Amino acid sequence: MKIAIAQLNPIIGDLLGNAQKILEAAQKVAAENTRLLLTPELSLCGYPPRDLLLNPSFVETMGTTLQQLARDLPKNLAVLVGTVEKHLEAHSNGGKNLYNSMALLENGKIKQIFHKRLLPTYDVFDERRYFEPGLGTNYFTLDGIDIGVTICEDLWNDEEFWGKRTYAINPIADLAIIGVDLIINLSASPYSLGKPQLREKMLHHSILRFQQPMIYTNQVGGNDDLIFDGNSFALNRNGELVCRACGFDVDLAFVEFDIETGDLQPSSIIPIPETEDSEIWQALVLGVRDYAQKCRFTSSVLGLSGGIDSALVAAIATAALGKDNVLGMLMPSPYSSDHSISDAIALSENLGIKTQTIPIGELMKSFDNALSGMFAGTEFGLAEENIQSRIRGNLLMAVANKFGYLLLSTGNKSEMAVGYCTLYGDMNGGLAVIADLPKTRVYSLCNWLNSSTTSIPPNIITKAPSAELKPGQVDQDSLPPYDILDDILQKLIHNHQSSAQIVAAGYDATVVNRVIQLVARAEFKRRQAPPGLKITDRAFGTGWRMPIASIT
Ligand SMILES: Nc1ncnc2c1ncn2[C@@H]1O[C@H](COP(=O)(O)OP(=O)(O)OC[C@H]2O[C@@H]([n+]3cccc(C(=O)O)c3)[C@H](O)[C@@H]2O)[C@@H](O)[C@H]1O
Ligand SMILES: Nc1ncnc2c1ncn2[C@@H]1O[C@H](COP(=O)(O)OP(=O)(O)OP(=O)(O)O)[C@@H](O)[C@H]1O
Ligand SMILES: NC(=O)CC[C@H](N)C(=O)O
Repeated sequence: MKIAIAQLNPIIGDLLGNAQKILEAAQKVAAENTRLLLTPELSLCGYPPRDLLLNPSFVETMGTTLQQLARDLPKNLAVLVGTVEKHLEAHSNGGKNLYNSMALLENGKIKQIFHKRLLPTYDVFDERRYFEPGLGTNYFTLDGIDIGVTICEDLWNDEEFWGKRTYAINPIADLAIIGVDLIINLSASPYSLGKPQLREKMLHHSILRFQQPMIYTNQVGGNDDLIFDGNSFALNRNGELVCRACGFDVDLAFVEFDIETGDLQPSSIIPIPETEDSEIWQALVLGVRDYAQKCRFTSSVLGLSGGIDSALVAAIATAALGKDNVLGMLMPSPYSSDHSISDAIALSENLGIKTQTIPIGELMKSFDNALSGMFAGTEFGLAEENIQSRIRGNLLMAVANKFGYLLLSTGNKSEMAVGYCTLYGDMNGGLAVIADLPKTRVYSLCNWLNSSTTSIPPNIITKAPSAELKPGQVDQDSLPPYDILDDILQKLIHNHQSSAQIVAAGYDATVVNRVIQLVARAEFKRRQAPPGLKITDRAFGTGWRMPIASIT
């Protein structure tokens, strides 16, 4: 039996457009004698639909779109479509009256509906807000083959693999008891570094344990802060990889289930990126491209300081949108170094992007004059420094407004963590491209990029990072060296370690406690920051829910 994986990139809420994508995939695979087509979790509305689900007419329209899709699909092709089904007993549990579902469509009809059983509520997931968990074991029989159906999180409770049990049930174990021939999983699993490899490892373990071949179908594409990497795959009964679709792009892959051997046949395997940096690069390029396209932008603008953060963002934007769709603004102040301009120009030449220069000295004087009465007798300080950043932020937003550009924000995760950024200044923007990259990762990504291209001028990588908001300023005047800062932040943010644990790892207690305090006190800034592309398992985004007013 030929089975196809449609690794689709839906637009959230675009029911007709997404149905069309499913239909086109179905028409293609039907022409190749495919019997079953798999699409990702919630493929009809896109994942995550969030509070669109609270709108009853949205859910109703999804139902009618599904019925129409069933009628439009080619005959003799069974198709699994991710959709939402309304609970028959209305409001049984605090108003969560929906099921996250998979509909089996065949010969013009909705033949069966399966409900997701395990509903994630951690990190960026909030499925109990909308859904009831399904209660039954999900499977269907197609041409005599029993096929178990699992939806994303349903696979993520192998207590032997994780060393702990998150939910009381394990849907794979239930399917193994029934003894199905094949298990399929329809997912919308967001990317974080190393997750493609983790999924394969996890399922390999489950297959060795439960002895069933599996096909894993993932969504692809950027949706706000989340990037879905695709990387759908299939493992045979021995847990061996027999198929892998591509990463970070739409794909249509085929696997053959051999009825004689009861196993999946080897098919094409697309390699995953060789280095962490190349994986992150692909994720960020996709994240920028899809954010822009799905928000109807073709062009972008950003401030080019001659520093490494804006250089990396410019390179990512160029790869995502094309060199003609990236405008770099140079806005030197009297404190700007000569190399800030020459490095920014060299970068723009390497990337082939346009630049515009607006010196900000006169604007700074106007601000100083306007404030001179109120500020008389005070020292030059942060307020004046930040005015430069805010003037630039204002100019960038004016250009974005005038020409319909998306302003890309350039702050990295280390800065966002400790608040080393100016609210309504360099934090301005619609999308924070590298907000989940610690500064040390910014360097490694630039070095990786330069290993195969001429993108970032070497001086941008080797000079000391500086905000250039006052004469001779460098980041390390106010912050610990980035390798130390990033390691402390990793322990604090990702590993949830206490001050005592981080100090025990060999760091100075004063530095550790200062970093902890800076992180807590910068929460108000992060709450007002643009959405940032998530590439780690703990990003300052929808999965980060910290109080602002707290005792630290
Ligand atoms: N809990 C809270 N809730 C709401 N608002 C709160 C607040 N705490 C302070 N505030 C307000 O926020 C203000 C402080 O924030 P803000 O105005 O942003 O300024 P602030 O954090 O004081 O200064 C910005 C820092 O970022 C550095 N910087 C700026 C620009 C670029 C870079 C770089 O290298 O990338 C670095 C700069 O050198 C300085 O150290 C306070 O004056 C107060 O008005
Ligand atoms: N002279 C400038 N011209 C244009 N944009 C600037 C200038 N200075 C700062 N910016 C903008 O403000 C952002 C923050 O810059 P800043 O130099 O203060 O810190 P940074 O974190 O070291 O960033 P970068 O490495 O890009 O310099 C920059 O990434 C850039 O977008
Ligand atoms: N949509 C989901 O259920 C996703 C949850 C799952 N653990 C994942 O990240 O892949």
